[in-house]
Amino acid sequence: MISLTGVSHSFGGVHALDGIDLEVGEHEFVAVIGRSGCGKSTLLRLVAGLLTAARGRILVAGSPVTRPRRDVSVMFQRPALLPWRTVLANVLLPTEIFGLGDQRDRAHELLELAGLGGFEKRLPHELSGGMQQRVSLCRSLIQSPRVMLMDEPFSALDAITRTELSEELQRVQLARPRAVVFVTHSIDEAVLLADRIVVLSPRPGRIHRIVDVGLPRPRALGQVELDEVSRELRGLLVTA
Ligand SMILES: Nc1ncnc2c1ncn2[C@@H]1O[C@H](COP(=O)(O)OP(=O)(O)OP(=O)(O)O)[C@@H](O)[C@H]1O
Repeated sequence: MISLTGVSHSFGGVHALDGIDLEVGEHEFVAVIGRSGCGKSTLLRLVAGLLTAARGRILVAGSPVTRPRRDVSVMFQRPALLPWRTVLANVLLPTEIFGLGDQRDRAHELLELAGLGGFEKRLPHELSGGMQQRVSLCRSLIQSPRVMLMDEPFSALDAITRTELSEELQRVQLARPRAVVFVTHSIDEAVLLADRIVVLSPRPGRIHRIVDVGLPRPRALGQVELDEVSRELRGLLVTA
């Protein structure tokens, strides 16, 4: 579903990414980890069409990425909700941008599933950070993306909410698998969620190793088998 071939990118003199080759399957959840500044967000922004690669080729569903597209959703560390719009109107935003017709029923359904039933008319500032990020997840899902790009989506949340949202994302992915690229600093979160984990080396980011998690789902944080993979990844980050 996503294909990167020889992708490199620089910002002025800063060489951020170098020679990235990566394929992500239609239903595959790929996490990307690596030290701060190794180019994880850059990689995501290139696939999202928010940046244009200096070198290499990026395809989504067989066509080159030139701009943000309807079948690709992006979620950032901050929920980036429009403060003057209600919860419902925020969720509906992509349907207006991409002209997807009336999706109110679907928006209500998604909010209900996310535990936000009854909050449709609230404004973002009336919600906790975790609730806002749930709204952001609903906003991603309403465009029925084939590809979900997530840049540290839970890192600004407290530990308990973060765990809840990771588990919620696992459920979403189990119910309807998509191609996901998920950038995180949390090794445990990566092991909980991902089919494969890409370990990037420090700048310029190159693929140091790709680890196949290969554990059955659903998975739970704290499971012994997950800890073993986490340990392996910690070792890889040191040698990257
Ligand atoms: N818009 C920009 N202009 C100039 N340099 C940039 C820009 N965006 C990123 N960089 C540089 O490119 C490199 C990679 O940045 P990027 O944000 O992709 O790293 P990251 O791995 O996501 O970091 P972190 O884990 O800290 O979020 C960094 O050295 C950064 O300073």
